[in-house]
Amino acid sequence: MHLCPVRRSAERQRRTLLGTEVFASTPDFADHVNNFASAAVDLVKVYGSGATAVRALDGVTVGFRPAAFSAIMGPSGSGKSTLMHCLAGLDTATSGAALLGGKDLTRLPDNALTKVRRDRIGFVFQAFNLLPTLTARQNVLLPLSLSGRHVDKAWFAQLVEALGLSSRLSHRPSEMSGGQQQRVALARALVTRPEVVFADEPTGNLDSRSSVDVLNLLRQAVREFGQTIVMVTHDDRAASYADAVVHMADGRVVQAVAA
Ligand SMILES: Nc1ncnc2c1ncn2[C@@H]1O[C@H](COP(=O)(O)OP(=O)(O)OP(=O)(O)O)[C@@H](O)[C@H]1O
Repeated sequence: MHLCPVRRSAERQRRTLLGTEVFASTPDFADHVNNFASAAVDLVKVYGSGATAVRALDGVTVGFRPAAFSAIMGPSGSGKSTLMHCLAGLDTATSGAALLGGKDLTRLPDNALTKVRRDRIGFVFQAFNLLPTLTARQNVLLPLSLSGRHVDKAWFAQLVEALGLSSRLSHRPSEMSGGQQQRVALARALVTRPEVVFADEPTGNLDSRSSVDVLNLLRQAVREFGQTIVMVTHDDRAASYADAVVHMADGRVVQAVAA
């Protein structure tokens, strides 16, 4: 069946928005990488060597729009975490480019990469990764303390209010529920106003009610603060909160869909 012209043009626009023209031609996409907050160009990651080598990323080219909530989905072992780790400068690629704001992280020396991770990227993990001896306030402010940056008190107050943490700031992680801990982790990720927040299965350890809570807060951060969020998830329901979903299989992007 042929698409009518109107449908076809809408489809083309949707593809352009998502950068899915990348499937047609990597060189074309390379001209547009600066339009994306985070992007991979022909990214390859091979673990090990010889007969036991695993090609975790097999030439991934994809872009994540700024001020949008994107999800990466796919079966276990499809390369979701490897892609995210390379895009976030947590892992090195075998070849290709991992771009943040158009700049290739794969070419940066270690000390510059550490600074990029600290100053330009926010992280949210499945296991929250809060420091148990610090209060919620200290955990949220930790990225600023580590980099010696001053605290924007108005922004901190806005974040705490938006994330419903006002009455929890003096609590330690062991005194908070999983949902509350993940909200502290989200505030910690947002406090530096990073270019991209990478969230790795952020609802994986939460009950369904806390999951909905956290997903709504991620959406709110995109809508109200213009935050760019890239989330890895197994969960269809979590992905349904995203503006765009990238599906992976066997180390490749097999589909990108707008919500
Ligand atoms: N450090 C490593 N050493 C060797 N192989 C690895 C390593 N990390 C990942 N792999 C392999 O790379 C492939 C992709 O793994 P990755 O963790 O990126 O997949 P995933 O889609 O995130 O899976 P899951 O949903 O189970 O977390 C898998 O075959 C995995 O076994």
